[in-house]
Amino acid sequence: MQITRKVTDDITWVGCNDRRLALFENLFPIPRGVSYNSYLIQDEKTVLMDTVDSSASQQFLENVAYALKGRDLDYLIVQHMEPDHCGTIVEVMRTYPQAKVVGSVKALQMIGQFYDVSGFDAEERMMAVKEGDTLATGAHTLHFLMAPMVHWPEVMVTYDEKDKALFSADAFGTFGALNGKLFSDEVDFEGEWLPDARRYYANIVGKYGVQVQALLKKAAAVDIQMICPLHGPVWRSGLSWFMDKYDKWSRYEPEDKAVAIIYGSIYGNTENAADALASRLTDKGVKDVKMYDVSRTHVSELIAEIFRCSHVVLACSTYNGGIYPPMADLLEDMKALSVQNKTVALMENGTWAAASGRLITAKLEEMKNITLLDTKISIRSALQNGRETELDAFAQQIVEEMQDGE
Ligand SMILES: Cc1cc2nc3c(=O)[nH]c(=O)nc-3n(C[C@H](O)[C@H](O)[C@H](O)COP(=O)(O)O)c2cc1C
Repeated sequence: MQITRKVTDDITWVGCNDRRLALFENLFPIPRGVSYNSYLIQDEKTVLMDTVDSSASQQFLENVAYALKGRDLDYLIVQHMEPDHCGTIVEVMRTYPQAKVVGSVKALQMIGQFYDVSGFDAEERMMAVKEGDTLATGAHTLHFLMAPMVHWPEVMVTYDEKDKALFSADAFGTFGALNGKLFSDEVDFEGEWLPDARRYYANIVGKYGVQVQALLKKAAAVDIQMICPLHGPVWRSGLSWFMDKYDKWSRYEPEDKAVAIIYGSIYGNTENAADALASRLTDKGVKDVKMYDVSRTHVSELIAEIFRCSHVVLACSTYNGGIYPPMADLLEDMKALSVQNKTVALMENGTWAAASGRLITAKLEEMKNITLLDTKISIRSALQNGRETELDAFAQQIVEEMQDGE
């Protein structure tokens, strides 16, 4: 059965939902699934914007055929060559032998890297475009804007002048299957989708803040009334709210005055100290305090929380003279994803020679604009009663630092 939805009179969503994939990029858990969006523009010419993962090819080809209503396909625009979007290119080329494949030079080159397209006449079937090129399809004129490293080097986005729609590739995408609801205004986006949108951004695109900022600048120069990303809901209202989130995330600015306490604890004593700190912070009026066990929370969730929160407390046991391994993994990921502009406070634990505080400090020093608070809580096995005043001062320093920034 075909599953399509109208986006505008001329644009139809012909994408697919995947609720079976456990790990996106074989890395990120997606309990809410994911959508592979593709759009068909029906004008004097017909244009397909990207394809879908090969696992969804059957559903996708059915959707496209249904939406075309017997017409031929003139163009397939390839904005991004990651296999979750390009996985059905060859099938589309075979099914629609008239269709020309349009993409950046790099994208067209990657088609040949991923797939055997030696049987196709490249001259006939491929059309390279560059920054500022346009494609007139009748009433619609499509403008191609290069967006390298958002989030691969070949990426471009496409602006449709008539419907004022930005086909934004992976930008403005999110994890989560579309359960019949295509538009962000048909769901409780802030309540139900924002955490996954943030997790998608921080982990997938987070490293490329500078490139996202460059794309936002290009986007600001055109009148965008609609955003059609390759994953998740389409935006036809409230665009500025979501663009503002993107602006914040890509400038590595925290969204909320909040404290994320992330603890690595083998036997529970470091956890106990983190818990005691959370109570004190709450006592002192900090509303948004969250605790996360680094061993039990997927690193992609922790990265998303670190992007969101202004303040982070890392509480960690020493392990074989080093940082407790899952905390060490988190720190590697923070660096890889360019985490910056955070205020961090440390609690360390060791039974004979606590080293985690010093080692975490060294890791944080490799990152940009991390403010490390002066006081550190150092624990010998367990935080004993009698250290309340010290813990209180530690909490107070975090509170005052939060107020300073206001
Ligand atoms: C395998 C292992 C290695 C450890 N290595 C160290 C170490 O190198 N230095 C140290 O002071 N404590 C070491 N510890 C002790 C932990 O830091 C200890 O679990 C901690 O002090 C108690 O806090 P926790 O209950 O949060 O784990 C080690 C513990 C384990 C299980």
